Amino acid sequence: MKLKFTKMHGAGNDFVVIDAIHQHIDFTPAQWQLLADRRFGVGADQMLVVEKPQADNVDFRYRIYNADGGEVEQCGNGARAFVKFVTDKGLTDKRQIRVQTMSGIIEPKLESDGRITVDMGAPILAPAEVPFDARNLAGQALGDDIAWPLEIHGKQVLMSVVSMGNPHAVQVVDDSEAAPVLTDGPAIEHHPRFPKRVNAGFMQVIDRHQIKLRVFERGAGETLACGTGACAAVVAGIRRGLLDSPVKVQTHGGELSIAWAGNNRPVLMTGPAVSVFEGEIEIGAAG
Ligand SMILES: N[C@@H](CCC[C@H](N)C(=O)O)C(=O)O
Repeated sequence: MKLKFTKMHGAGNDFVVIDAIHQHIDFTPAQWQLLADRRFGVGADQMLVVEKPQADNVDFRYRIYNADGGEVEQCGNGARAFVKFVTDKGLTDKRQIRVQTMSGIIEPKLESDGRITVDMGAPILAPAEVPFDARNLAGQALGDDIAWPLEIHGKQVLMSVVSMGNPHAVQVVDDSEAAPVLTDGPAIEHHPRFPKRVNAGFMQVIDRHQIKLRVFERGAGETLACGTGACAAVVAGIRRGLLDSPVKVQTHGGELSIAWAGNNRPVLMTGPAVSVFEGEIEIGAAG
């Protein structure tokens, strides 16, 4: 079939965005992998699918596939691209929409300066829900559930485990540029403590309102920015007493602003969304 798509990015985290309201989509993991492939396909960290809602109180359903072809619960940078896409395509005239995802409803809002703020919902901190296997670690936790020691390549690393609908393990590093993102990232992603794998964040604190962040994403490798990773890092930093809201998050692809009032309050993420080009690709029975 011929698939129409828009290539987009949010702070350099790039996407193939697909209107599945006017096109029938039913791809295998191998076909998603082909779309994401930077040599044989279009190239993207994630594919974002816009569908009709499946409930009365929401405007759209938003589905997310990682470059490895796996469907995942949440994508923050993608949520901003999603809003720009449905607005540019005339699929809605609302400036604030309610979007159903695999992990619940999020509420993105188009700001007057063109940036987009997304209410990402409250973070989930209980390890059992991340999911994170914390058995036998309880006695060693730093404070209640703020950070856990994990062995990575023979080193003990303190990880804060935060879910933004999808799982994140965040560590504090002295210098994010020198951090072992490409070597430790895959070991953290596949650590047996994370039965659904995990996104690995490496956060350098600049001051109480500013961090640098690199994320080795589950199913995609290191990306230029990770929206849910930025939310998780700020939540972890505030809970560890290192940061105060709001926090500017510098990534290799641009800057995000994250605000969190604590406890069960939602995390608000603000940042850009850019359309790069429109395209059409023939998708055969890959794999
Ligand atoms: N890039 C994303 C997160 C995409 C999903 C993630 N790789 C996962 O597997 O959970 C973001 O901006 O949040």
